[in-house]
Amino acid sequence: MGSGLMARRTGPAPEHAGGAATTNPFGGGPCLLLGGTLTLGSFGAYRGGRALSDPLTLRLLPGTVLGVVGPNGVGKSSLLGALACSGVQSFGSLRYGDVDLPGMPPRRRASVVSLLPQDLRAPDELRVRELVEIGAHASQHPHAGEAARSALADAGVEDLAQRRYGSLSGGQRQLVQLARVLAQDTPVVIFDEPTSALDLFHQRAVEQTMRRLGNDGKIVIAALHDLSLALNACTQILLLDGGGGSHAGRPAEVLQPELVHAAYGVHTTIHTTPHGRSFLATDDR
Ligand SMILES: Nc1ncnc2c1ncn2[C@@H]1O[C@H](COP(=O)(O)OP(=O)(O)OP(=O)(O)O)[C@@H](O)[C@H]1O
Repeated sequence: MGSGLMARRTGPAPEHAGGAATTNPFGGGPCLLLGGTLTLGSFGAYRGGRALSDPLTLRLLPGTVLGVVGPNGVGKSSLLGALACSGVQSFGSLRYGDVDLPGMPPRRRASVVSLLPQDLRAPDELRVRELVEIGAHASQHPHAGEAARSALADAGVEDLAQRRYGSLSGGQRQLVQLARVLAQDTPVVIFDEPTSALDLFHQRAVEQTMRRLGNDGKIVIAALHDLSLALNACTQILLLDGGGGSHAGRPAEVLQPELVHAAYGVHTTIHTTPHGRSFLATDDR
């Protein structure tokens, strides 16, 4: 499976000081599946009239699993919201293939991009099955009922199908909302901290789901606080460093101790298990 990203920090964003232009090309492997490329041209999110980062220029190929990491409040959710065109103001251009994503009619855009937000609110009285079907209907899936059934199984929550949303635990809500996004079945899938409420078993399941979606040729973008998950699940990382700057590239390159310390102020070491899994441990220095 090919995956890749090209990242370029361009000049400073409007109303954002600093940020020398740098170019970080990362060659993607051959793309074996057909699908559009998501292209960010000097793109970024605004909050309160302020650009949250220097402009980002990225080319995400089908199969890319991009982890967006960085300290609290740096602008990960805002960037994801801007990428999903879900009401967060943005600057620059955002194209899927040849199509301007923000300019698409929302109903058509819902067939291209889906979002699992941090805020998991939904009407309490809604049955889980109905909520997941909303995802399938959003992308005008021709077999919404079947898509919902299959997404519930993929998220491992078939047994919750008849429950009222308001009766679910926090982790169950996150898995059900994940199922809603899976039922939407879009080529671009955006997850905002998808494991924040999940136990170890389900964290691993979500990691596997992210990798599977990438292997299916989708573009997956996930804001993550768990840097070990980012190391194992992602093909590429975008680190927002808190000073308006960013670093993009392969996980082990971007999550190296110097860059992590500069962004988070924490010393870390990357370890590898005998089974080849990486984990990032904090050091008491
Ligand atoms: N609705 C909003 N209106 C105005 N400012 C906002 C809004 N939401 C977030 N912000 C501000 O935008 C900045 C970025 O917030 P954002 O939620 O994107 O960060 P984040 O990196 O996702 O944070 P966290 O890791 O804590 O979830 C913060 O300074 C935050 O206070």
